[in-house]
Amino acid sequence: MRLIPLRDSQTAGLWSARYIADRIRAFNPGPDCPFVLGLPTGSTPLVTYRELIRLHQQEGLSFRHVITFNMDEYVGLDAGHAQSYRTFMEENLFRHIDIPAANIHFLDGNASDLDAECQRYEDCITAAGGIHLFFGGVGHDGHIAFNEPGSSLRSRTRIKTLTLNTRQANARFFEDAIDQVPKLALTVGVGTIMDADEVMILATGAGKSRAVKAAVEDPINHMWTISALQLHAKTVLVCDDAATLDLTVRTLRYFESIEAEHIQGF
Ligand SMILES: N[C@@H]1[C@@H](O)[C@H](O)[C@@H](COP(=O)(O)O)O[C@@H]1O
Repeated sequence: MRLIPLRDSQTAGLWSARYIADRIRAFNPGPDCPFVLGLPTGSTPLVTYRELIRLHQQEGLSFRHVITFNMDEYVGLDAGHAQSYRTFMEENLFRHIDIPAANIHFLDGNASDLDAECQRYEDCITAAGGIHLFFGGVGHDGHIAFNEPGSSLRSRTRIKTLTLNTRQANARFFEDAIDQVPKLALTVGVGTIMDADEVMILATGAGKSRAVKAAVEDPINHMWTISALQLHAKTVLVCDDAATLDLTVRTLRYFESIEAEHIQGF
């Protein structure tokens, strides 16, 4: 695992956007070899998305040959609902870049057969050749996508019941009305994320520091699904200062020393 300790959330967001841009450019995607990118929603990736839009508009970064898979979606919200993850992505990224609509993939939380919908999504990822880079955030309790505590670390795309903790955290998007937050979601599994060639998690703010500790210092444990990434061959965990608060000084210094050369530009 590579831990990138950066000073604030803005810097961490810019770093993650440039990492994605570098990966896309280095891959040199074309019609027959698209770059496949997994994407999250939430507050954390907003700086990243703004910077990706800027890189597209001002520095020629193209998404014409990028295929995206969003990691999760609520069950039961209309696709056009203000808080559906599809709407979020349209507003915060897709409508501002040159990605073709056909390249964008979401789970359909209104499908009549939700199990079949989850299998369709897995099949679609396989047909795309797998995910090159899965970008994600993390919940306060260490969940990645909607893989809540206790999720199988081998799980695939499926229906999940959201914890009260997660629904409370997300109530802010529903005018603080927790009864408006769906109780179910469709989510890629931990195993689906682990199959990606590379995973980048962005964690900002003190509220994420316990999850960062679970990811970096604690043993792998299904109660902190982010910890599964210790078994991934290529994980990058991008943190601001506050998100590293629960790491020991020794751990933080260790990763800082490794990255000292790389982060000088920030
Ligand atoms: N399913 C999403 C996750 O993908 C996201 O990582 C998490 C943290 O969101 P935020 O970035 O708003 O803290 O929230 C939700 O639970």
